[in-house]
Amino acid sequence: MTLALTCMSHSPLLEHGDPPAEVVEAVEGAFATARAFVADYQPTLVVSFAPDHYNGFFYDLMPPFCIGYEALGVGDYGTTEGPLDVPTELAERLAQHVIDADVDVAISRRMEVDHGAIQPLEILFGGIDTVPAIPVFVNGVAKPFTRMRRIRQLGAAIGSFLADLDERVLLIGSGGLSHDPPVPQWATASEPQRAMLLNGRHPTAEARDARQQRVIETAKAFAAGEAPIRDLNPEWDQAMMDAFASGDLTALDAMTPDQMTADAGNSAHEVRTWLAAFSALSAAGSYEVASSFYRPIPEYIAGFGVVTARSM
Ligand SMILES: O=C(O)CCc1cccc(O)c1O
Ligand SMILES: [Fe+2]
Repeated sequence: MTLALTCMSHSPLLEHGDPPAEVVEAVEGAFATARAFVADYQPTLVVSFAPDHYNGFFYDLMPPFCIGYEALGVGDYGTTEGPLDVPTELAERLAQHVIDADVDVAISRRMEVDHGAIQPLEILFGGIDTVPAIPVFVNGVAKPFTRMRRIRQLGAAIGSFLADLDERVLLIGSGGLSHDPPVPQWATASEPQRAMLLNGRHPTAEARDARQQRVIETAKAFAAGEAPIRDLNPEWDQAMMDAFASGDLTALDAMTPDQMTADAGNSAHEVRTWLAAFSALSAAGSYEVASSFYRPIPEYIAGFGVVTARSM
């Protein structure tokens, strides 16, 4: 069975930012190319690798990765709230297959997912339950981080299961690339921020709005060159996209979490979702990139990439 892939950055500033019109046009063009790729492939199943930003996973229990048997969008930044169409029995079989491959994945019978998982479904399908989808959380914001080797092994285990299905599977990777949005870090967080990192599930509307406003204001300041966050790193981003396109994913094993943070920002670890998706794709054999878009977009606080690929 062949597999197909779409990896794309996400950003709530897509709806809440105000970049130059030609930037919006370029990104919309990349999304349209990805939508056409997906429509042509007509997936019967989606496996979505996405991070969370302390909306579904908190420091009371933070797994490196987690397969959802059921999942709900939390509706942050005005994204679609409500259930995904998760094929639970298939997700259970997938989780057992991954554990049998010695990758100790967590599971959730009620995974809560945020814009990181929801935006790609909205952009590619126009809704979050139009195609059966198995969500796979991959931690991209909360230390400690696994080595990239482990993410590659997770993707390979998932891909080896999917490649044997009589389904047209679309793999989605969501996030990155280089970026450093104001997601609190435990080490430097204030007491109220630590309370959110630990127990922030289901915040009040006021608390959620205050947090979202802080991100929106930071994006405006960042675009004006005045925000105290790490700059985007287009060279790092291009090197990552080249590595994914090359098919030699083991080359990324040498990356260390601390160096990734130093080179590309605290949220650059979202690129792990791309690695997991490409590793799953490679489990079905060699692949080729069909389209590739990249642009550093401070207004979105993201080195912004959109890539499609499919098994050969
Ligand atoms: O809500 C948050 O804390 C972060 C929002 C956010 C902003 C820019 C790029 C991202 O990837 C992202 O997730
Ligand atoms: Fe993100």
